[in-house]
Amino acid sequence: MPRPVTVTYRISSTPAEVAAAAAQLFTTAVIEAVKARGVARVAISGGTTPKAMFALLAAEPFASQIPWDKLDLFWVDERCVPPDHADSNYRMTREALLSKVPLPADRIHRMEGELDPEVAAARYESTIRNAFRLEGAETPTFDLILLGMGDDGHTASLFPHTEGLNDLTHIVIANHVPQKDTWRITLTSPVINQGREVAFLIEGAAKAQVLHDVLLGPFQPDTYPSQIIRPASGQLTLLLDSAAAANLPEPANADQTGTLELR
Ligand SMILES: O=C(O)[C@H](O)[C@@H](O)[C@H](O)[C@H](O)COP(=O)(O)O
Repeated sequence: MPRPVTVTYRISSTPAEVAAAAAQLFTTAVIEAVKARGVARVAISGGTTPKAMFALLAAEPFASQIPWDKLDLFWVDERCVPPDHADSNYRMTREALLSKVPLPADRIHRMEGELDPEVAAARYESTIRNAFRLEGAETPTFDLILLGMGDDGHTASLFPHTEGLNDLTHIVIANHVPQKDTWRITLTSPVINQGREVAFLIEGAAKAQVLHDVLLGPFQPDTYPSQIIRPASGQLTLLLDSAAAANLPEPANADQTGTLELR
């Protein structure tokens, strides 16, 4: 049975407001991690939704608040393409954020999508082990993991009915995605669930039904991989626009924040 989790969902009227809420969540998590442990380790997703958040982080008021020299930035997943390819999550992040902020190059931990997928996954696992100084079968605890969700219910590069969903022993894997006829590099679900703070950014009417099914439908993670995300912290945050939240219970309180207890 899945781990019980309290889902807190915050509904903003527009994608721009979701991006602002996400930028604030990112900034707060980094500042708090650095204050507590002297370093912040964050894993970000790609796709299109995070772009607006990245643009806000590269500008005021966020850019000057973030201790960039104490942030280690990782990716949740990457397409198996070179870093300058149009589909590269790294390229999108470099254009929207990395080229505009003083994040030291040795703190930018890129997944090497240009390599053989298994080689890239093994190298990234080693990168994480070194960065977190892991021993044996330890799982890394990222301070913040930012996720998106596809309209098929996938998250990271954990797609429906793919082998990667069942890998509970590795930190990073190469996952073959037949429905896209491609390979992806991705963190595994145990690593994501170990995150101190885990948040989804989900926008758009195309996600409304699948988000409802993920949260309120029967537990069938092979069909809806986002259901696998049940953080060990017992907390999960969703930052949504009203279009994506259309099929969720209307929050009772004025700040448009609702909670769901998933058992
Ligand atoms: O590599 C990727 O595409 C992402 O990491 C992926 O998991 C993404 O978060 C979802 O597909 C949502 O993508 P959008 O934000 O484009 O809807």
